[in-house]
Amino acid sequence: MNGHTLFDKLWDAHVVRDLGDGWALLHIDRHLLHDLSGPVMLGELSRRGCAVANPELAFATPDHAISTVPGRTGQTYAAGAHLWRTLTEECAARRIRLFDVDQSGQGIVHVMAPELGLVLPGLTVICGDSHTCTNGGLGALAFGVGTSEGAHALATQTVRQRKPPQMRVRYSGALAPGVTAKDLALHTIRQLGASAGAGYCVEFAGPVIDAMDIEGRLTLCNLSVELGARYGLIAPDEATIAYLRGRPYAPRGAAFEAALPSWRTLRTDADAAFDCNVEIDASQVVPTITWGTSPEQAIPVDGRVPEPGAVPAGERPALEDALRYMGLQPGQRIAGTPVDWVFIGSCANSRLSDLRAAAQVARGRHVPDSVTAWVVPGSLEVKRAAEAEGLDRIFVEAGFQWREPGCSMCVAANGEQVPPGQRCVSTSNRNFVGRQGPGARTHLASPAMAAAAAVSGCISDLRSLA
Ligand SMILES: CC(C)[C@H](C(=O)O)[C@@H](O)C(=O)O
Ligand code: SF4
Repeated sequence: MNGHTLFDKLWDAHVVRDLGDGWALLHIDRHLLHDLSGPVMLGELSRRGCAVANPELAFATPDHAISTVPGRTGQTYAAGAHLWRTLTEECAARRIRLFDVDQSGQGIVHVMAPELGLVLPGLTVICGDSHTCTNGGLGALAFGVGTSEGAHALATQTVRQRKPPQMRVRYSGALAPGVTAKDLALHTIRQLGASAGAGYCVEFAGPVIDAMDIEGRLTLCNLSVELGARYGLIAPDEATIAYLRGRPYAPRGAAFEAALPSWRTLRTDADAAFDCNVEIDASQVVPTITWGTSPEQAIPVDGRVPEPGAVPAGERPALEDALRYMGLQPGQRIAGTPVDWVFIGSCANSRLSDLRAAAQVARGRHVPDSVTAWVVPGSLEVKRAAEAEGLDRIFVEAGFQWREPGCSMCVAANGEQVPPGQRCVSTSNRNFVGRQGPGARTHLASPAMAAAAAVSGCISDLRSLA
């Protein structure tokens, strides 16, 4: 076996210097900055008296610490205003392109970057954010970096990395109706465990991936980090090429055509070996929702919350803690559990296809008074496109709030929180203790499942929605 994996090809093409013992200095093609880690990196650069080596390869947008209330400005969330101000001032001073609040292109960094064509197959992409792996859905080597690594990259256009072992997750079969990339991701994390991918680069492959649209691939790669992996990858194909054609920052005309032969070589060779191989029959996957405080604590929506007695003794305390935090009884059916909040948004699921899926469920139905339901588009482009096809009206008529783009209630870094003890079905990617606010109870699910919960007032199987 001497074939190369997709990851090998991406890695080899970016090695500036082999540092020995598996370490390499890699060239970085794109550096994305957001309002939490960006100001820290830029501040460190100032303290060290360094310039940004290639400002034209860095792109910034505020997303985490800005309000998403309609009519907001960069300062509406007062406690985040200094981050927004620092990001805007530093970007202006250093000639970094900023997609500011209310400007075309603004959005959650992992939504706006693929959408603008800032991310392309074969590029290395970094951001001071663990969900940078999202961009692997386009065949880019994309990974989150710490703020010191990020500052180093701004100054030198390189990062030092140790080549990780590689895992391939191959999905056979086909997804059943109502089952999405999000369900597939939660199912995978449930089956393999939330640290199964730790230390690995994971390539997702197989007929299910070939048939999956690009937004679904971005969702799946987004959740690679919830499997523990820093890198998620999907080989670019004709769907990737079609998605990128005409994007504002993708090459144009003849330059685009000239890129295609090299993009088409970006696939794992038939005789390449992985350190770990996983096969999953995707036909068995059903709509899936988390019940606990880790993405691996997921169950089919028609299933029951686990009983501590059914797990090995060593796992019992964690399970009991999760049940207590979540306010659930062992063995109870998850469907029918009343919810207080629904959040449709985040870099996992706030793209146009996500909003369409949610709107299809919301259309003609109504959110009961007991539920507060928000739709937070992932970017201004998503918002405009959704409005152009009337999705906003469907949501508003059904009783959802239609908001401005940002991370919002995914991490509550902008003060938008689920109140303590309240239960939220969320299309985001993390259900950790306190993630959506102190004491908030999060159930991760697909956009259609979140919409189903909103209109029925409880966790519901969207396949049996009345
Ligand atoms: C704030 C940021 C550094 C963080 C991340 O790295 O992922 C956030 O985006 C998150 O989702 O928890
Ligand atoms: S939407 Fe959530 S997961 Fe994504 S970058 Fe923002 S806070 Fe992180």
